[in-house]
Amino acid sequence: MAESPKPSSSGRSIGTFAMRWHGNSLELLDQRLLPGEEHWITLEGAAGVAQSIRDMVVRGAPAIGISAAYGVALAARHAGGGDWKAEIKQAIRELAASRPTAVNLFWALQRMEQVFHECHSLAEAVKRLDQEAVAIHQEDLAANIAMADHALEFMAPASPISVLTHCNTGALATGGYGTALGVIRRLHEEKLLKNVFADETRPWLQGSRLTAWELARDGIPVTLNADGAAAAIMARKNVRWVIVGADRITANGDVANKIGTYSLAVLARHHKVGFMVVAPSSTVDMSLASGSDIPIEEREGLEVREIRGIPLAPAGVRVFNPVFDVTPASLIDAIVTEKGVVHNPNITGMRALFG
Ligand SMILES: CSC[C@@H](O)[C@@H](O)C(=O)COP(=O)(O)O
Repeated sequence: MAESPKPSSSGRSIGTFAMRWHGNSLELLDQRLLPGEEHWITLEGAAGVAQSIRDMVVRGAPAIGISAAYGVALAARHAGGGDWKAEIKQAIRELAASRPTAVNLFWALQRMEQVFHECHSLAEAVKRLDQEAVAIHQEDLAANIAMADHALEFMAPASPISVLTHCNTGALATGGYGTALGVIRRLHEEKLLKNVFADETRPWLQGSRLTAWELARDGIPVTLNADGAAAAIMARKNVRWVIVGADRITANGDVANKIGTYSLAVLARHHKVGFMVVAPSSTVDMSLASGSDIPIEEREGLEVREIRGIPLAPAGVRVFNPVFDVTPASLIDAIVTEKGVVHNPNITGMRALFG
């Protein structure tokens, strides 16, 4: 399922599991409809890409960054021919306003903006922004593979182990293969995986709707659990590692990830279970000193009160719906990136790898 990118003869088309780039359009697998329906949405402009990120047609930090890069490329490709520079700048602004927490979005837009500033004509911008977006996509896939290598070397399991994961960090959330789920995929490939416990991940249910689906399709042994079962699983099921992704990692090693990650880290420490964060270096934000500086997205209460129009709570009840939390570095055993592993993360270890 986690296909490799396939550049076309023009070198422009690239297709992975949840994203297909055709040079003048971007197709996204609509993750809101999974697992029930596999429906692709075709986008020809940056506004549509920004809306798709905001509405979570596409989600997951690396996939958000890659889509945004394609959004900028689309803005150039379909620029009206008037003030093309203003149109591209506006597209970048619009994409940057789509979601606040995953730094991969801003990292990708910065890369695209730098290339844009070097372009002297629209024709040059169309070509170079396309190439840059494809490079961002391909580099992410390569980073995922490298992270799986590093993680396995670090964990060095002698026999098959059980792990627990949260949210969705797989081919759907990345340029392909996955971050935390890439490590799990590799454990399975090496016959070192006994079972994955997948938190359902309330309220958006990335775990049940996406992770369980992705793993089951690939024949990877998965057991779905309610988020509240994680402590009991750690107490009774001999889980060796909690393996999660990240949306932003700060200079001291604090990690923002899907809401509920922090509770898992506390539980893991209590049960002496290893806690591993797997993310590409595009998720590292050395400009922020600590996790308290990370903007945490809050989404509408409807996501908690209802599911697909079915009420789960009294209509209008007040809801607090932060969709990410911050796990302090002190609860994390390892941060794995394509550049290597930061063991027991702190500012010194982070600086050694990320400057
Ligand atoms: C490789 S994805 C890493 C994170 O982005 C993931 O764990 C997560 O929190 C996704 O949140 P989402 O709200 O689904 O975009």
